[in-house]
Amino acid sequence: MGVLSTLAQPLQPVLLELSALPTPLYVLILGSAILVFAVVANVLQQILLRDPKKPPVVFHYFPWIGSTVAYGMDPYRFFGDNQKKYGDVFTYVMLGRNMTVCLGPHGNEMVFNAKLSEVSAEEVYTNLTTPVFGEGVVYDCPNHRLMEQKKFMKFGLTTETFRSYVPLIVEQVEDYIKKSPFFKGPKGTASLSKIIPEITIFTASRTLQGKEVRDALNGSFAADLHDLDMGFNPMNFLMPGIPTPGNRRRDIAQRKMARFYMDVIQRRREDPEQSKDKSDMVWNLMDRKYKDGTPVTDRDVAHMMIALLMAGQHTSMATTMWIILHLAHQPKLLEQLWQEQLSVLGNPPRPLAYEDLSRLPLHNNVIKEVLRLHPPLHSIMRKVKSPLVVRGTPYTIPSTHYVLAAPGASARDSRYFKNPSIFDPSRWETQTNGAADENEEMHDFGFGMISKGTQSPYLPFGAGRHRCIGEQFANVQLGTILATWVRLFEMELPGEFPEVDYTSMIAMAKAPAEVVWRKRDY
Ligand code: HEM
Repeated sequence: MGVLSTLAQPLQPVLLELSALPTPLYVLILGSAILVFAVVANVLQQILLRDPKKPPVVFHYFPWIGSTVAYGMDPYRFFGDNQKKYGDVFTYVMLGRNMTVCLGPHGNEMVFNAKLSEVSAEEVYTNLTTPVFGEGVVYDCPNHRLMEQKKFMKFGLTTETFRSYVPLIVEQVEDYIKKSPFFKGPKGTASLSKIIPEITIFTASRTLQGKEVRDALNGSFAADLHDLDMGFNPMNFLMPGIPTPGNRRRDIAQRKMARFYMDVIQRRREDPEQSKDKSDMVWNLMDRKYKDGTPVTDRDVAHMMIALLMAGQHTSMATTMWIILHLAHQPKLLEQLWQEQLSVLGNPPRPLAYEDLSRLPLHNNVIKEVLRLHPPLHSIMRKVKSPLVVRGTPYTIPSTHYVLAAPGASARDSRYFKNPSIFDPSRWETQTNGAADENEEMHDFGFGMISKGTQSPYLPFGAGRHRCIGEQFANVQLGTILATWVRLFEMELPGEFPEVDYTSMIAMAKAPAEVVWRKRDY
């Protein structure tokens, strides 16, 4: 502050002269002068006052804005360009926040496996998630509660439930295609941006959430879900609490959806026979207690159900779209998948069962390869709570910073994957996840034993205490949709392969993401 006022002293006569000008001109000139001054001071600070103990800062002209635009347009290009200049660990400024990117397997390890006392996920995500999920769950409760909630959810996803889910998913997909106006006749063109969100929500709701929720999606529940979904946007992540009409609709929808789930629970409690199929998550979460004896309230269950719906919807939807686009782009691969089904499941193929999914290696490798090139979450962030020493460097990341892991960046790095930009599912016939698979360390953070994912370059489902509990469900959902789609269609792309849309927080295919389809005759 002292330096700034000393620098400003010689400018005082100029400011007096300017104040005599007409107001708009005065404001314009003064504004431009302040901007120039801020830019110059910011540039000088980066050049002259660089602290060698902190990670290098990505060069930027404008304070506060920093590298927001370059990062937002294409995070992977931004990471790659700056990795070349600054190495695996560097800081960029995003809307006034210092974000320290930690790339490579070591960076993944640093962020995902940092101690609770060192980093916090809830401080990054709660502004975005709590108004959508509701209070008391996920990032609106102490971390040990989240671990217990994850345990309840994960332990409800058993082999037995998956066995019952596969025919339900097949039924939802076939029924959708039969009734959809986008699939009239023997061939046509369809926009995946319109179709896949619906198929994903119908299959997830029917399996995880039960028949009542799936049926409600044919009515006003769908509009509420849409309003709630709109609250899940990067604006709320960066500038929480803005009272926009969208956020007001989000809050109303949240209350209505929570009420809906609570009513479902109440009806089931009063008349358990009403819903005999007990494989969904509502049944699994009802009437549970936390370790300390506190009951899991119906409101907690309702909010966890919303969280599950949201966590699974965007990630699975984006992945399904990329799977179908790659098949339309490589009709030969689609034919190989069809042949795999005929050879494993008979000609014509028998109805798909859960056990069949693991007997279709090419199908599984397609999913793995899509998650390598298109992991839905490109940036995983934590707020630093106590200074983090970066092993093997002179750097310490201060507690004013955020850290960011990007496992998708190491998954497209030629040091770990040969010809990384080529979509080649056959690489998984020989390739492991890139880490020393056999020696993976296991740990229980409170939701069952998981691999710590130590230093792997391939972590589409994350690692550590915040690791995904939906991985197995996602594989069942994706595998079943993929196998059903292969049975239904031959495809090709009408034009270029779509670009990635990074404007939402999920790496989506740019709309309309069209494919040309022809119904398979078998
Ligand atoms: C292709 C599908 C999916 C992908 C790629 C994916 C990816 C991820 C990743 C990377 C994380 C870690 C986030 C972090 O560390 O901050 C995560 C966490 C999580 N995911 Fe998934 N997910 C998928 C599907 C699902 C599904 C279907 C569900 C629910 C059934 C789900 C529920 C969760 C939950 C509850 C967490 C824990 C959040 C935490 O502990 O902070 N995910 N997921």
